[in-house]
Amino acid sequence: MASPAKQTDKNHTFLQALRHAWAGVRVALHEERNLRRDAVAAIVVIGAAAILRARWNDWLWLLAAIWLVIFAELGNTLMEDMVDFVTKGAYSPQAKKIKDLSAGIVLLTAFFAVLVGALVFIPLVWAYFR
Ligand SMILES: Nc1ncnc2c1ncn2[C@@H]1O[C@H](COP(=O)(O)OP(=O)(O)OP(=O)(O)O)[C@@H](O)[C@H]1O
Repeated sequence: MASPAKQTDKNHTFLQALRHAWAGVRVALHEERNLRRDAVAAIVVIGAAAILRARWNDWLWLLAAIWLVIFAELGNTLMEDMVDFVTKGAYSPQAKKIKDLSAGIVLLTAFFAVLVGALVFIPLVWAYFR
């Protein structure tokens, strides 16, 4: 078996797979400013929802939106890294198309999250200050 730092074969235990998956999340958090910004926004949204006593249904929509944004951001990072790995930084129209499409997914997901946030928080804020 290869040493852990240079492993190229399959994971042999669930724990090993988990360690590598968690390393992927950590490296994305370390390198991607957008992902850190999304994580902070998620904490603020969760705090606001708790203060405003969001209902069960609201929590489901908010958590789904948060998860989708983080998922899209991680996918975008994956696409960018794959494209950079293949092109080695050289210009390519296909590379541009892939990166722009990937960024488009993040954009649409962010629109969805904003819409969910507005639909959940406007009535909650209204009820809180009434
Ligand atoms: N190899 C390439 N060939 C052609 N166009 C490219 C290439 N690399 C990047 N681009 C163009 O530059 C844009 C930004 O590139 P990239 O996504 O790597 O930057 P970024 O600022 O790190 O993005 P993000 O803010 O999503 O992390 C892409 O959407 C694409 O239009």
